Amino acid sequence: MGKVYVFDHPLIQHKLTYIRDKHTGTKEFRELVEEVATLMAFEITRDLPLEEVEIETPVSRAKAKVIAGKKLGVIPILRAGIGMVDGILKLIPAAKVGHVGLYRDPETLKPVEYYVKLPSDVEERDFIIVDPMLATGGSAVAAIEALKKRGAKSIKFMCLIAAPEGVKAVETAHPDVDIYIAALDERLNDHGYIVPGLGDAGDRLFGTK
Ligand SMILES: O=P(O)(O)OC[C@H]1O[C@H](OP(=O)(O)OP(=O)(O)O)[C@H](O)[C@@H]1O
Ligand SMILES: O=c1cc[nH]c(=O)[nH]1
Ligand SMILES: [Mg+2]
Repeated sequence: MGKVYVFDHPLIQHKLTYIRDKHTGTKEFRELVEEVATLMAFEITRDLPLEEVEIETPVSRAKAKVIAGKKLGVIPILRAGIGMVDGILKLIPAAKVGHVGLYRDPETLKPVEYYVKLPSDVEERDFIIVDPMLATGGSAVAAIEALKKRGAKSIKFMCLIAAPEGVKAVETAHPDVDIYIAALDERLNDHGYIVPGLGDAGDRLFGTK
């Protein structure tokens, strides 16, 4: 079974409160989503392997650590996942970015795939799929499937807010995928929205509605 990590650092919780608040406008919402993504990227990269190099400081020669050329890929689920990408690239600028386009049919709540473009060396890369919301889990499960179908071997899933139903769906369909979330909410409502959640992440990020 994959592990579930809740990144409840005070800064993340604080920023998430303003992200949730319906009075927060598009500009601030977008900035906060990016900031939380940066903070989560800091935590999610904790296990990156290091290697030793030799450098010269102004005082002496020294052995020091650098990240050992790991190949990373960040995959936003369109549209709302895009809001998290720049925040992650601030910390890992060498990561390649792929895209998985999915929308959730409002009637059936099932994901509909409309676009997939991944880096060419899929099998060698460690991927982080990002999307602010994990609701029924249909979109996350489909995005992970889309990557696996194209050869991806190492996948993490990172979101801001998850419902228990979504976590369970990913755990069941993809037990090899660890899940990283900023907050685990109570439940889904009758329309498949997370309660209390933040509303429609894509609409709030891009000002559509
Ligand atoms: O876990 P699920 O029940 O599948 O719901 C979560 C999905 O719904 C939202 O996307 P949406 O379909 O609204 O598309 P958008 O990002 O283009 O607005 C959200 O960003 C997730 O991708
Ligand atoms: O609460 C939800 C559920 C799905 N998609 C969203 O944007 N918000
Ligand atoms: Mg949406």
